[in-house]
Amino acid sequence: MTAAATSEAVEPPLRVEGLRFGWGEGALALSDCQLRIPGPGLWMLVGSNGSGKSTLLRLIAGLLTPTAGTITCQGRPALVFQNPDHQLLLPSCGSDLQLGLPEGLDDRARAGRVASALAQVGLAGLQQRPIHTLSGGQKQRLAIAGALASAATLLLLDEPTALLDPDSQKEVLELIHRLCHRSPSPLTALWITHRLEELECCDGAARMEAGTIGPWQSGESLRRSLAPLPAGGAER
Ligand SMILES: Nc1ncnc2c1ncn2[C@@H]1O[C@H](COP(=O)(O)OP(=O)(O)OP(=O)(O)O)[C@@H](O)[C@H]1O
Repeated sequence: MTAAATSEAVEPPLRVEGLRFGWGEGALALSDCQLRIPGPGLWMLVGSNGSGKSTLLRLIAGLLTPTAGTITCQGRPALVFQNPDHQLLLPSCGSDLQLGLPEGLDDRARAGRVASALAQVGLAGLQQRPIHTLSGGQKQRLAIAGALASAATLLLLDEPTALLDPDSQKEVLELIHRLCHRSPSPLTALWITHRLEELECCDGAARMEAGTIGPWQSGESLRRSLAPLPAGGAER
């Protein structure tokens, strides 16, 4: 078998084919939506308000059921919301992470997994810390730790930095980038953003409009195509 044939045989982390979904009576949010993430890394989606990005992530996460089409994930997906207060449910960091652990682990393995997830996001030792005492950026990193503790390999991030200050935004972006390029077992992340500067950190970016996703391109070229022209630029 040739190298090309071998790489084609490897299943991609995510394959979405012919996906269709509508909210109630209105127009379809997604109609024949296709997406293939070719390998681990940080992949970004941009698009206008209402173009279907959040609906797509909820379908991939299994929170919604498509009316047609297929979603094939290698490994477990986990959603990270724009506002971590919408997904952190228990009073302390450790108890919240315990909620999402895989079944069948003994107490020691559970504690080890929680400690490791906290350490990976820069919150080592904060098991007992009340969640309400964390900063917004720390809460978002705790939500990411929840995904890690649950053994997710596909992170679905819905504008995870939209509510963060510039320093916390950078920390979260660098954290996800690191997790997606670690060796061994790099993760795959599908990251929705309206912050065009974030496109420079991704491995590929695509534009979603009216429920349909365009081809992958470099983050830089998509950013250039979306950035407004400088004043007088049209005449130059
Ligand atoms: N819970 C809901 N009930 C009814 N319609 C919804 C619901 N959530 C989304 N929609 C509709 O589905 C369509 C796609 O919305 P969606 O939130 O997926 O877009 P989006 O690209 O994520 O937008 P944004 O960038 O503003 O977050 C829109 O027409 C929206 O009004």
